[in-house]
Amino acid sequence: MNVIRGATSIKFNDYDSIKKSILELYNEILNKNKIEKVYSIIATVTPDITAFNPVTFLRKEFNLNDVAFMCVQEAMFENSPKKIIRLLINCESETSNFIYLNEAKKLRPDLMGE
Ligand SMILES: C=C(O[C@@H]1C=C(C(=O)O)C=C[C@H]1O)C(=O)O
Repeated sequence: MNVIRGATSIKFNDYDSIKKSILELYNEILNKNKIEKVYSIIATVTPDITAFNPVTFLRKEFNLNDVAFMCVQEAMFENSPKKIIRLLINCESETSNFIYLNEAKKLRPDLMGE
């Protein structure tokens, strides 16, 4: 059992932006890891993401019908970045490479070699 984290940002709170960002993030997680089986995925969205549920795209586009999903709202604090989607994936994988894309790169500068 392994756990993989990821996060990305959306440009606009609309269907196309959410779809583009979540699919880009999950594809990159797949590319940078050796996932054999996914058990569950928890997604969080910042409160400004309301146009569409990103886990719906994941379930449909990657045929994840046997995966236990949750999508919850992220707690917000002073200076919390906006328009962020986060993923936490419980899976069988030889690797646990965390993937941060777009504005979400700023969340973990330690992972970006900064
Ligand atoms: C830094 C992040 O954002 C927040 C802080 C986290 C952390 O310090 O590990 C994890 C999730 C978020 O509450 C992140 O998503 O990685």
